[in-house]
Amino acid sequence: AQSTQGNAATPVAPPTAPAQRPAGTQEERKAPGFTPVTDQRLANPEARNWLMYRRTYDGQAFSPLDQVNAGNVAELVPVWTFSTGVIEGHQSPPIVNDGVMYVTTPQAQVIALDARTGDVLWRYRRELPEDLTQLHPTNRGVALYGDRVYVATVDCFLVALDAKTGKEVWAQKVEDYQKGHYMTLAPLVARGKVMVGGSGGEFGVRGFVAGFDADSGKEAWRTYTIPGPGEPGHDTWKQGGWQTGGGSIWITGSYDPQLNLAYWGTGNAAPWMGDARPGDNLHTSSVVAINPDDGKIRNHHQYHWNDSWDWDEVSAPILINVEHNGRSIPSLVHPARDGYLWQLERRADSIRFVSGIPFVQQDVFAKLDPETGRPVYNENRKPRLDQKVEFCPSLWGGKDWPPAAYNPQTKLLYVPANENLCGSLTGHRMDHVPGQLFLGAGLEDIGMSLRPGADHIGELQAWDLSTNKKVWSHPFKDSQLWGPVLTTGGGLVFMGGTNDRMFRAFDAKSGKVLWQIRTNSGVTGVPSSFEVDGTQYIAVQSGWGVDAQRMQDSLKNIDPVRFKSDVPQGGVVWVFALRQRAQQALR
Ligand SMILES: O=C(O)c1cc(C(=O)O)c2c(n1)C(=O)C(=O)c1cc(C(=O)O)[nH]c1-2
Ligand SMILES: [Ca+2]
Repeated sequence: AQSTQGNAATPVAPPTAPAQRPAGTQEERKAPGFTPVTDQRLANPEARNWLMYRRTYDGQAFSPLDQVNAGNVAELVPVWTFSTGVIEGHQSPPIVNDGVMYVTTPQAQVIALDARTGDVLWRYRRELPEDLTQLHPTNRGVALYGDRVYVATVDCFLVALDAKTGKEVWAQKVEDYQKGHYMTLAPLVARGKVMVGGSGGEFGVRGFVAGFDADSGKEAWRTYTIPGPGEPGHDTWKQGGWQTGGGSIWITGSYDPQLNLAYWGTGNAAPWMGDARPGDNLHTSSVVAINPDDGKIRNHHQYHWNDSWDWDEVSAPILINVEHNGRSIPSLVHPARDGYLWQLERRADSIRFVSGIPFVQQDVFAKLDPETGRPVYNENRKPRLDQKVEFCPSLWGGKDWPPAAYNPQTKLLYVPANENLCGSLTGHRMDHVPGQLFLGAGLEDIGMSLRPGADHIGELQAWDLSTNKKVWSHPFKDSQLWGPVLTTGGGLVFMGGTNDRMFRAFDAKSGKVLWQIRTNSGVTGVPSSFEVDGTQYIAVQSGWGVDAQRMQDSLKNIDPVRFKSDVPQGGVVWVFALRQRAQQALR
């Protein structure tokens, strides 16, 4: 039913309605109840659940479930699907709390489903302003806390919904969409604060993270990624520009409950050309450690200074204990858009550089300072005003937003990389007008090219972090890779992200493809895994769009025969289980 009321939850027939039960079912199955989400559960989730963006605060995206494993994954079949009726980028993970699944779609719709049957429990549709332009039409998912569901909207509101009914409890304005602010990330909740960050790097916003009281929705704090006058780092904006300097935040942070620090990756500097805003430009293209109680930045590390490539480093670092020469280092691991795999040590009082090595061809960094990790640039690879500059990787980087995953059993990090792509930019001086593009380049000034002889682009890579060695990789000959990664206790890695619409399972140890299925659209959704009534499920949204599609258009321009794939749009939730379990699951 199409809601005409706006911002309304549409109740749908109760999931136990007899008409929706498969014929011949003997007993009435109970609709899933709702289990309140506590700080303890978020810090220590049950194996059966997937309660947040990457399942756990450390961002590893590891599900311990092992019913589906390398030996039987060939028997994986769809149990149910659900068509969202929405086009563009379906990136949110199916988040599951004791049998209830929550997915979001572009336009910040939230759909609650019976995770076992696909019955719709409720659906929230947001009425969006008519003058809203959406540069990145997507939404990356909900956060759960107490008996509420939180979603960050593209018109820049934080909305709290009743988890049982989908009714709006409150909607808090976060920023003014007319000034170029929007939100695409899933919120992060810790200790009663719902934290969100704002997008808008292309419009020259000043990036921020803001914490809201989970109960009342009242804003508790707001921390700008770019320091104002008198704040540490302000002098890294030597000739000003900090008010319009970017550093937006659009991917969910990770969180260390022991240190009580949330780690957020920050976006590109604005406008794109660094010589238009001299200085290091803190804290763009950085990680900032924020205390969720007061919002204060406790420590930071900047991956690359004076960003000039549109290399957002928004992916939150993954919290992993990495063995180095017999010592276990509590690390922040970040396969970056700048094409380097960074390892940092997280401490209460600082972030220490450990290592940085390229995971794709990168011709920008001449070397790194061995103490600090600060890169020295090849100056002829740094975009500037009034000149065309070429560089590798492209402005979409060695890896854009699709998150990597870490498996504590194989001790490998799985990175969805793009290799063999380079970019070019020609910069122009530009005045900032709130709400208008502030790239410092026209769309005709943005180039992408393929390295000569490139035999592949997309590449799923498995890294041993102790040795900094690539253990295996799986190349995709004629496709880019925009696939978020899931890894499981069954020794598997799940990922889509290619223009052939496939969703695949890989052997986590060897990289061998063990299973694949062709879906309705391209899979840029974050996969998740959960268990209900003894059955393990793998779930993902297929719904291509946003920059995966833009890269497809660029590739088609380069070689219309090789990159002919036309990826149809339209979101569908897919839920899989082993064949022998799938039939009984629907009863
Ligand atoms: O600077 C920003 O604020 C910002 C926001 C977003 C977003 O919110 O999705 C993207 C980007 N930048 C970006 O640079 C980028 O490559 C990108 C790709 C996508 C996507 O959904 O495929 N979003 C974004
Ligand atoms: Ca950006």
